[in-house]
Amino acid sequence: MILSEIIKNSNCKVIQGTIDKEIQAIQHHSGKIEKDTLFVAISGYQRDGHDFIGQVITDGATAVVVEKSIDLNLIPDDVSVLEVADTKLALAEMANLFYQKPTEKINVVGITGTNGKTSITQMLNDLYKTTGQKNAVFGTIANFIGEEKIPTVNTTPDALELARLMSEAVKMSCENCFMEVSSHALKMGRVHNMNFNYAIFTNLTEDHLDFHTDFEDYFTAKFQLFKMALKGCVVNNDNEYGRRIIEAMKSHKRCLSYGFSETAELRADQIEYHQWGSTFHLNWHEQCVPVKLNIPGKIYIYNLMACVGIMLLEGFELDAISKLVTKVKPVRGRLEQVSSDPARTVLLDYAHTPDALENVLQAIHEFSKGRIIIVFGCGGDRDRKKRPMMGEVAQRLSDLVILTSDNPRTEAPELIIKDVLEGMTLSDALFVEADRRKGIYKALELAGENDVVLIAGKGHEDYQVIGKTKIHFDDKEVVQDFFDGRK
Ligand SMILES: CC(=O)N[C@H]1[C@@H](OP(=O)(O)OP(=O)(O)OC[C@H]2O[C@@H](n3ccc(=O)[nH]c3=O)[C@H](O)[C@@H]2O)O[C@H](CO)[C@@H](O)[C@@H]1O[C@H](C)C(=O)N[C@@H](C)C(=O)N[C@H](CCC(=O)O)C(=O)O
Ligand SMILES: Nc1ncnc2c1ncn2[C@@H]1O[C@H](COP(=O)(O)OP(=O)(O)OP(=O)(O)O)[C@@H](O)[C@H]1O
Ligand SMILES: N[C@H](CCC[C@H](N)C(=O)O)C(=O)O
Ligand SMILES: [Mg+2]
Repeated sequence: MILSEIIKNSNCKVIQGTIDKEIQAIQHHSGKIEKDTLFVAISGYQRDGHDFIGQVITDGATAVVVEKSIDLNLIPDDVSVLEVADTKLALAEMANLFYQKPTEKINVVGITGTNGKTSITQMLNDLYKTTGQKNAVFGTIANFIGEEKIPTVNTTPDALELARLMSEAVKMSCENCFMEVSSHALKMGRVHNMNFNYAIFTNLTEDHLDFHTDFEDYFTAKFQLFKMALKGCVVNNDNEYGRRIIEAMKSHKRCLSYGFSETAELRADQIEYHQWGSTFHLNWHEQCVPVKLNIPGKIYIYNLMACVGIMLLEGFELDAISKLVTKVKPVRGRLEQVSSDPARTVLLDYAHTPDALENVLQAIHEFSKGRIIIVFGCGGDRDRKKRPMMGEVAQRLSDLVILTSDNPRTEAPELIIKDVLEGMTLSDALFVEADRRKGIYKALELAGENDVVLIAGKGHEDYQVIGKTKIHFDDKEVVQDFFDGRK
């Protein structure tokens, strides 16, 4: 594509060279330069793309976009140099044009909130697949284009990767894209310039206050998505921040509220909880339908209502939707049953916030007949405030606690554990075992008949990050090793 076409929506100052030249690729990483690449220099948290300009030109970049002034004496004359106010936003604008505005050709549903995003994307995929539609799903576990699984680092990819993935999804005839939109992504411009048809809000509770200055900053980031949604929003009415979104949006666009309270437009009642899932009624205006969901816990009724809300806005009949719900499958690493021993239930769950832990433990209380034994830890280099809160919740809602490590990252595991202990009281029912494998073994050894062991925090993750190293570690395999008698 011609450079002038790529930059036409960005307010660029041409510092040097021509904009009438052919560009083959856009990149922001110096390690991925090909012939005739447009390199966008980004000032990051660790590195500065501007420091790599010399190298990318040697490797084949023929145009660079900067947000800082650079020494033009070091740049060959035939390399075009463009200046913008913010290269992160310019990257999103340029990638959108380079990949031919892919989000205008696919129905994009963005999901935001502290907990429930991954679950909702997967549930929406199950529901829409049943209607015969092909989907892309972008999120924490991986990015999926139909059945193709593409590994990912971030929950929401950067703007360049997103535009590329979206254009691939369009090429592969996906009709919908269900994507998680993290508050980091919203704040860092990763979804700038995208077309969202719908936005879903799940909840806003303690997390990421290492990145956001306070709750208002966290909320403001999330709120951006609702301003962007073109066709409508589906919002949790039982959460105070959800009610703020509903209030702010209702005079601007269709805003469907869901929840258990009487004021929600889509409402669940007559609930019966079981270990395999739950049954309930969904009420919408004058209609009421019975529903059977194969995932246990009240939180999944919330997640399902969010999905149903989207389908209602899209014109599906409530009765028809309720029949599709039997096709919704449990989500990998979310209340996933992994025990091969019929006497003991062992569950994996990705709960890594106080609210998730509270909800998941409450869900287990709804069906458990014995004791609840929890194994959990907190991630390093992340929000420290949530640690004692998670400790308090774990102790309050379970009978035995094994406090262990999650992903310590660059922090000392013992110090993370110390933070968690601030919210707990010492007791015979509390064990500390920093080695996660040993912690899981300890819980399984202690579990008797009818007991439920919950291994929380890592869900689908098949690694542990210790220092800067990622080692293979899979809670599910550790449980299997225990039952197979491996040390
Ligand atoms: C804090 C944060 O969000 N960091 C993200 C950011 O990295 P960064 O700013 O550190 O990047 P950097 O390494 O300084 O590089 C700056 C620039 O120099 C370039 N560079 C860098 C090195 C080099 O050799 N050559 C080069 O050209 C890079 O391509 C980049 O353009 O940009 C990267 C590329 O897009 C992201 O992968 C990275 O996410 C890191 C891995 C991360 O852990 N992010 C977390 C906090 C996050 O975003 N989490 C949310 C989910 C949270 C949740 O829902 O629970 C998410 O959406 O993933
Ligand atoms: N609607 C919900 N409300 C509260 N907690 C939930 C809800 N849905 C799921 N959870 C809990 O949160 C955990 C994470 O769920 P999920 O992965 O769907 O959330 P997420 O928003 O994608 O998280 P992340 O921000 O890490 O990507 C689950 O394992 C479960 O314990
Ligand atoms: N997206 C979340 C995942 C946390 C998962 C948990 N296992 C941890 O490492 O804290 C984060 O990066 O904060
Ligand atoms: Mg997720």
